[in-house]
Amino acid sequence: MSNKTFGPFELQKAYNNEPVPADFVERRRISAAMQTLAERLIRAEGDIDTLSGWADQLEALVATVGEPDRRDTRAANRKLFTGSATAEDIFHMMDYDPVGGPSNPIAPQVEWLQEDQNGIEGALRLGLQYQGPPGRVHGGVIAWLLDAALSRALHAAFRLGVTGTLNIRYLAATPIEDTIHCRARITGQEGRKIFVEGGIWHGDTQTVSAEGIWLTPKSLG
Ligand SMILES: CCCCCCCCCCCCCC(=O)SCCNC(=O)CCNC(=O)[C@H](O)C(C)(C)COP(=O)(O)OP(=O)(O)OC[C@H]1O[C@@H](n2cnc3c(N)ncnc32)[C@H](O)[C@@H]1OP(=O)(O)O
Repeated sequence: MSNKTFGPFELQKAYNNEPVPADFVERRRISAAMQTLAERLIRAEGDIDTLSGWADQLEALVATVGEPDRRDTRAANRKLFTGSATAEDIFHMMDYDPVGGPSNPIAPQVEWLQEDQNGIEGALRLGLQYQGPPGRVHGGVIAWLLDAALSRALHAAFRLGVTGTLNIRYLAATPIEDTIHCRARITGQEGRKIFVEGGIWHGDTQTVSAEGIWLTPKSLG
């Protein structure tokens, strides 16, 4: 791991270009296995002995893991703003993102196809564990995804902010178990208020539209 340090506007570049730390290789493996398990086990058919056997094995793993100490990333966040965050700090901030974070077992995995000042685009496929109505993605999961996608458009344009308002219009069914795309871009700014819009597409069909206002914190605005 190098001694290089990074500030807020180098975050994404450092995350994309620095080598993945050895522990994160393993954290990503754990997360990928948990995601696969969640997808395979939901609604899985099985006789009582099979289900009981799986439950025993998983409970044994939970007992083995125990309650490990956890890293508090607030200090790393402060380091980022003073330009002194290390690559390791950055992986600790980014790899657990609840949308797309490869070390977060509940995060839908996203392939980011575009991330620049003009906007972002991601491709993903949501499994049965994200289903609402049969065959369709749950509306709350869509809101979760779009909050992250619209936030990412902000970060890709080197702006900082928290979600103030997010309006979502569900236009058509968003299918599970098929590739969908999320897109977002900044449309304007008034002082600390940043206006962002985006949506979800299945092929050429837009299934969801979203628009919202992000607020740059007073301390940074
Ligand atoms: C680079 C770093 C990266 C870090 C690692 C990556 C992490 C990734 C993280 C991913 C994160 C994913 C994203 C997440 O999950 S972010 C988490 C979810 N969001 C929150 O928790 C936000 C909670 N709310 C607040 O903190 C405050 O209410 C905020 C900060 C929003 C406003 O409180 P503040 O005291 O600042 O506001 P003000 O009273 O001075 O008003 C100022 C102006 O704003 C207008 N206004 C006010 N409220 C709202 C509103 N809700 N919508 C629209 N407009 C609003 C207001 O009318 C006024 O306008 P005007 O009258 O001047 O025209």
